Amino acid sequence: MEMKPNHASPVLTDPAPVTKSRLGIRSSLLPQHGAPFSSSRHIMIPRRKPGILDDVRSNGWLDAMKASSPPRKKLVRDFTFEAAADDSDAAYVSWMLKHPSALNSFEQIIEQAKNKKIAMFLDYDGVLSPIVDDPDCALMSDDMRVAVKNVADHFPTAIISGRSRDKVYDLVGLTELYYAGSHGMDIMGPVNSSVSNDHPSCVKSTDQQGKEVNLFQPAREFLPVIDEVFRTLVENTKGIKGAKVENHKFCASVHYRNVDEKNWPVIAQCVHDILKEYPRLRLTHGRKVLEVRPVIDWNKGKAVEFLLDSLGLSDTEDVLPIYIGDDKTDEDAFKVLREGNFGFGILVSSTPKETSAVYSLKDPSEVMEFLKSLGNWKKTEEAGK
Ligand SMILES: O=P(O)(O)OC[C@H]1O[C@H](O[C@H]2O[C@H](CO)[C@@H](O)[C@H](O)[C@H]2O)[C@H](O)[C@@H](O)[C@@H]1O
Repeated sequence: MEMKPNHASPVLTDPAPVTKSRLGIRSSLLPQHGAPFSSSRHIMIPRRKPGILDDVRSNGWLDAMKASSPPRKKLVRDFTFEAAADDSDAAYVSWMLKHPSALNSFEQIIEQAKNKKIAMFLDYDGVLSPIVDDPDCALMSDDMRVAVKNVADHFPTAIISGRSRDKVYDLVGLTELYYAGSHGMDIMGPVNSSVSNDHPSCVKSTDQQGKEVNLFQPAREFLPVIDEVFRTLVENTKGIKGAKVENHKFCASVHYRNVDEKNWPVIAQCVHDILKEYPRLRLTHGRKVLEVRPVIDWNKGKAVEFLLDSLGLSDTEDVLPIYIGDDKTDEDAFKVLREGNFGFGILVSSTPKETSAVYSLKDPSEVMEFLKSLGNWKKTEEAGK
C-alpha cells in the first residue's frame, strides 16, 4: 500500500525530540510530570507486592471493571430469581421510556430522514456481532453482512471500531464501507482536499482495491510505544489464566472476561503500572476489557465529524447521521450528535444504561432488523420515484 506523506500532523507535530510539543497535544491533556515514553524497552512489573493492589482498589478501577459488561441472562429457576428478573425487566421498561426502541420508533425515524441524506455509522463488537468469550470468534453473520451491504448501497456507511482497522475490515469484508479502527484513531476515508488541508496529518494512500483514499492517523507517533506496551502487557499477564492482550495498532486491549474474578486486581495492577510508566497513555474501560491508548484529543465522536467532513456531509440541514453503538467509547459519538442537534445515536443494550443516545435496540439481532427495515424503506422509496 503506497503512502504519500502530506504535511506534519496538527495533532502530532515536529519530528524531533519526543516532548509535549512534538506530540502536539494540548498541554492541559497531558500529565505534567514524568518521562513522555518509557526509557527502557522492557519494564519489569512486579506481579504482587504487599499492598500494591491497593492502587487499583482505591481508585475505583475494580468497581468499573465489575460494572463493565452486563452478566448474561440467568435461567429463572426459583422465586428469588423470578423476583429479581421482574425487577430488572421493570427497570428496562422504564428506561425504554427515555430511550425508545428504534424499531418501534421506525416511522418517526423515517419522518426525520425525509428529504435528508442518512449517513450511517456502525460500531462492530456488540452491534454487528454478538459479544462472545473469545474476541477472535466475534464473527458477523452472513445475514448481518447482507443487511449492512443493503444499507451501504443506499447511504454512506462507516464502521468505527476499537479494533485495528485491518482486523475490522477482515471481519466485515465489505468494500462499500469506510473504516475507522483504533477508536477512530486510524481512518481510511474518501479523498477530500479541503479535509486534508484542515488536517495536515492526512496522507494519500490506496485501499485494498487500489483506489486512492485519505488516511488519517492522528496518533501515528505512538505506534512504537503501543507496540512496546503490547509486548510488555503480554509478558506481564502471561501467568494469568484467561487473560488476553490485543494490539490494535494505536491502542492495546487487555481482556479479563475469561479471568477468574479473584485475579482481576492483578490485571488492573499490570495496566496501572504501565500507565505510571507511560504518562502519555491513558485508560479507557470497555466491555470486560481495559484499553491503553494515547492521550490525544481524539475519539469516536471526532472520527464521526471527520468522516462527515470527508464525505461532504457536514451540512446539518440536509444530512441525518445515525450512529449505532453499545459501548462507553461510543458515547463520545452519541454526544457529538446530541450536542450538535445533528442526527442521533442508538444504544444497543439489554440493560438500562446512562447514555447520550436517543433510541435503543436490545441486541445485534434487533440491529439487523433495523438495518433491513432502513434498506427496504429506501429501496421502496426510490422505486416509487
Ligand atoms: O468498538 P468495538 O468495535 O465495539 O470494539 C470494542 C472492543 O471489542 C472487542 O472486545 C469486546 O468483544 C469481544 C468479542 O465479543 C469480547 O470478548 C470482549 O469482552 C469485548 O470487550 C475487541 O476484542 C476489543 O479489543 C475492542 O476494543
